[in-house]
Amino acid sequence: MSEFNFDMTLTRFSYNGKRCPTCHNILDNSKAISDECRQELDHLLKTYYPIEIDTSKPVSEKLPLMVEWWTKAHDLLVEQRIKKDELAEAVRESDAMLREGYELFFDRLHEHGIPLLIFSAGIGDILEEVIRQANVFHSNVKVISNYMDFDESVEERKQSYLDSYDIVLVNDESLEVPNAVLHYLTSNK
Ligand SMILES: Nc1ccn([C@@H]2O[C@H](COP(=O)(O)O)[C@@H](O)[C@H]2O)c(=O)n1
Repeated sequence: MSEFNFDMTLTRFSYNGKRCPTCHNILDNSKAISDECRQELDHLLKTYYPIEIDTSKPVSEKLPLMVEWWTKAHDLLVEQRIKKDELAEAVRESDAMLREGYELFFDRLHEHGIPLLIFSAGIGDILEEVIRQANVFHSNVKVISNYMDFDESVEERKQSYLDSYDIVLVNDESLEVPNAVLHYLTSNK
């Protein structure tokens, strides 16, 4: 079994002198969030990242502050009502990159049936998308991370209902339609 972190461990730290994004940064830089939210997330990053990399502070001191960071950032992201299909686009348009030699690494672990456990304080949905778009999301890869819950709106589900049923009612709290059907059936008898 092999165990790895994701951001900056399996992904590149920089490319051609430019910093590569973490899973959070992919979303922070995407069209899926508003400029106001982007600014607030950036403010959080500038506040908490220096604490994360401060080697003079013990882990016990940093841990609650990191949890505070993720909680605040996740609360802001929830308010954005991000849609699932926006994530793939955010990853495609980002500068996220797995480290050089990743194909050999992922493929060989898969060939030998060695599980690859990826632990991340990032966003699992984004992380998986990075691996998927690199074509190395093999069956031996297991991700332990934070996942988003998507609120599928009526609008998004409407087509599948229309394909399955004769009548689809939207925003109708009454029994008008069932009563009309009942009336038709009973008065024709
Ligand atoms: N709002 C946040 C919270 C965390 N990060 C960074 O994500 C990294 C996750 O790293 P893993 O090794 O667990 O994948 C963490 O190191 C933070 O720097 C962020 O960018 N934004």
